[in-house]
Amino acid sequence: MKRLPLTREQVQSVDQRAIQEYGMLGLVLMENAGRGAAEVIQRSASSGCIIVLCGKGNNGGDGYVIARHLDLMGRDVRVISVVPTDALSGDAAANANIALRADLDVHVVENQAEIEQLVGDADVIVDCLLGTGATGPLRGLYADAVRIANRTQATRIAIDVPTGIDVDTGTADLHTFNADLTITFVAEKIGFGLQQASQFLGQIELVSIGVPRKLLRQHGV
Ligand SMILES: NC(=O)C1=CN([C@@H]2O[C@H](COP(=O)(O)OP(=O)(O)OC[C@H]3O[C@@H](n4cnc5c(N)ncnc54)[C@H](OP(=O)(O)O)[C@@H]3O)[C@@H](O)[C@H]2O)[C@H](O)CC1
Ligand SMILES: [K+]
Repeated sequence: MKRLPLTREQVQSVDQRAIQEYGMLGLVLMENAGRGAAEVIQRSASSGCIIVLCGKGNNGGDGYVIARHLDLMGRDVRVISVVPTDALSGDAAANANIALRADLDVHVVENQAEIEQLVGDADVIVDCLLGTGATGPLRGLYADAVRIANRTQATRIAIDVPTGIDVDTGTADLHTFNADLTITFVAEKIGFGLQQASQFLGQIELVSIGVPRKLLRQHGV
């Protein structure tokens, strides 16, 4: 059965129902998301330096899980956060703290020159800046990070959604992460099917986050 693409609201509903109705924990969903994404990244880009760009929300939280699992696989991985880590909350803050306590290579950047310097030797850039919680034009360092990443020769991998794409309308920001591969969770998003978005997605890989099949079926997935 072809899995139906979901709207932002439907994806968030799956997330919330898995927690509220099935008793799953957000941290478990994030761990499944990050570990699954790290395994796809390892298969897709089996060598070189990996830079994970992290934002403020749970998309950024996925990035800290991804970095931890890639480090466990022996990869050379570095996290660049465009916000101070104490600005994170909930599951994202929990995973940022685990990464910091584990002495993973985490850099908080304050300007585009710092981003350019750190991104320079990346063979792979993973976009964990914004996911389904993005609203409006990219603000501040998010736009700079995307523009700088797009100028490199690195393989670009978007997590859940290429930053700059609106998951419902498919519209692309002036600065949209130009992905070679998009690793998306639970289901593809409605906006992926629209022309403006399709040029930024690259190949799409779907990663399960462990949500029960009964719940997915109720959403046509
Ligand atoms: N069930 C699932 O699919 C799971 C998904 N996961 C991941 O979680 C994200 C969604 O996380 P969320 O925290 O809701 O949203 P984001 O991470 O996309 O963004 C959050 C914050 O970013 C700021 N923001 C929003 N728009 C912009 C913008 N245009 N420019 C700059 N910053 C922006 C905003 O914070 P402010 O306080 O600054 O307004 C947002 O709060 C999903 O995509 C998956 O990756 C879970 O990991 C597992 C389950
Ligand atoms: K993203």
